[in-house]
Amino acid sequence: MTTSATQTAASRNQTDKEQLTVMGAGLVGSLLSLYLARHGHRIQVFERRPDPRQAGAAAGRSINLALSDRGWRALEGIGIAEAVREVAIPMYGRVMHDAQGNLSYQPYGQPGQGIYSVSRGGLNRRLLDLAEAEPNIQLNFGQQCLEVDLREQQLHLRDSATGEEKHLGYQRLFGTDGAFSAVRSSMQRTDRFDYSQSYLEYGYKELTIASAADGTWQLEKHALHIWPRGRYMMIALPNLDGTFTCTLFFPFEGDESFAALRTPGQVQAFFERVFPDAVPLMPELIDDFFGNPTSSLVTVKCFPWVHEDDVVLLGDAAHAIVPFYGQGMNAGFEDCTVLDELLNAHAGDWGKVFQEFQRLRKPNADAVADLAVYNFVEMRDKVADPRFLLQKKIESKIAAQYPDQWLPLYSQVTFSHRPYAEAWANGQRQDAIMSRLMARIQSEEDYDRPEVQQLVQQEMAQVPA
Ligand SMILES: NC(=O)C1=CN([C@@H]2O[C@H](COP(=O)(O)OP(=O)(O)OC[C@H]3O[C@@H](n4cnc5c(N)ncnc54)[C@H](OP(=O)(O)O)[C@@H]3O)[C@@H](O)[C@H]2O)C=CC1
Ligand SMILES: Nc1ccccc1C(=O)C[C@H](N)C(=O)O
Repeated sequence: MTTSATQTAASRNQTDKEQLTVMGAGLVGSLLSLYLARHGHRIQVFERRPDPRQAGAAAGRSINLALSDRGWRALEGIGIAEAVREVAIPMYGRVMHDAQGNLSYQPYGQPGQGIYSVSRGGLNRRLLDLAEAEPNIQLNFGQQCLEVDLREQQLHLRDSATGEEKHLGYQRLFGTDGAFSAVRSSMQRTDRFDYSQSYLEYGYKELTIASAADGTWQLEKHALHIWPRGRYMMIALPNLDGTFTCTLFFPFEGDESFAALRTPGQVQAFFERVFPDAVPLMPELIDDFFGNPTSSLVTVKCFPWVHEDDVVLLGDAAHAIVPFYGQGMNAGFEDCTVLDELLNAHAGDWGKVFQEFQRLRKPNADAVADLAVYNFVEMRDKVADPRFLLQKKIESKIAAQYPDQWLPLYSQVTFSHRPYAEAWANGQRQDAIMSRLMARIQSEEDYDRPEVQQLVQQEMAQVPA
């Protein structure tokens, strides 16, 4: 580095308050801009879509979000948790629907603990309202980033309405432009940038369960509904208006697949056969099925997330995961919490903040990517197995008996702030213990048998507090 370049970098680092650029005003970008503004910076936000508060959301591509503790903490940090809670519906467990319409139930955690169904669009609009009210934040909609010139620190932008293109300098750039990030694409062309993307052989389609005539819910409101069918599944999350947003996760190809369901008759017959209790609640089934897009499911991993001390990736741009744990947004929001803590600890030293950020977050992003795939198998298949439900009951007995040593994996991920990588490693150790115990257990009562209790004690003697 030349002397003048060194001086520029040093003086930049000493400049506490600067103009920052956030690319992408999705959930993470809009929350992040609020956090950055709290540190006294001026923020320019660019977003390729028109303002969603005026344009209305794209239909048919919005799996309801499930807010859990990590997401709540990030919202508490900017003082809007209570307002969001008013429009969120707690779901205290899973209700499984078998092919005969019989129901079973599995609680998520302790009584009163739940995950919260919220509309993605509604939450995004609320965050944008807050951002707009901050004098330090300037929102620019309809501005697509085509490319980032990392060397010259310039953005190449296109106005989505007029097609006009322009170049704009930046000092510090935060890439929150989602799974197909343009900021990341530019970083991909730098030396030693690792990148992988992998698609599941499954797609998803949004469908709807109607409300009752009086606007109430036709299924249990405070639950996440699952129709587990082995290789595939449908889920439903409650909305405030009495409807449920359903998502069918289904193979693209094969005998039972999107490719095989080509006519309204085929769709109707298939749903009546495999989801018989849901069909009468889905008067729009055929219109939804053929009107809504089939979307794909991608995992993106990359590293580094940082370019020198002037660009950093967060949220899906850094770590896009499949949706099955309901943790994508929670993980992206936790990125904001962690960055905020680092800005408090190392104000002004952007190089340190960015390096620490990727060092702390990358292992956790990799872990939550694995957890998300793991939960797909659990939801579509295992929850239909009575042995699995028995195992969950036994596990909650262990957790009650050894509260300092045992927290079920689901609770570590959902109801704690334990780093995802630690939760995942712990969960795998606990899984191995559960398999050994379950080999001796046939019913809930077996847990209290002296020989089983002895085994539990032996196992727990090896588990650290
Ligand atoms: N429930 C759901 O269906 C979805 C949920 N999510 C949740 O949100 C979480 C995190 O989201 P987040 O990281 O904010 O990502 P998002 O995809 O929500 O937001 C990124 C934003 O940046 C925009 N953008 C993309 N490319 C460009 C570009 N070249 N120039 C300017 N703007 C651009 C996107 O527009 P565009 O959308 O047009 O690409 C989008 O508005 C996910 O992990 C997931 O949990 C995210 C997507 C869907
Ligand atoms: N929001 C989602 C979207 C798609 C698929 C799953 C979810 C979940 O939240 C799953 C929940 N955590 C569960 O384990 O039952």
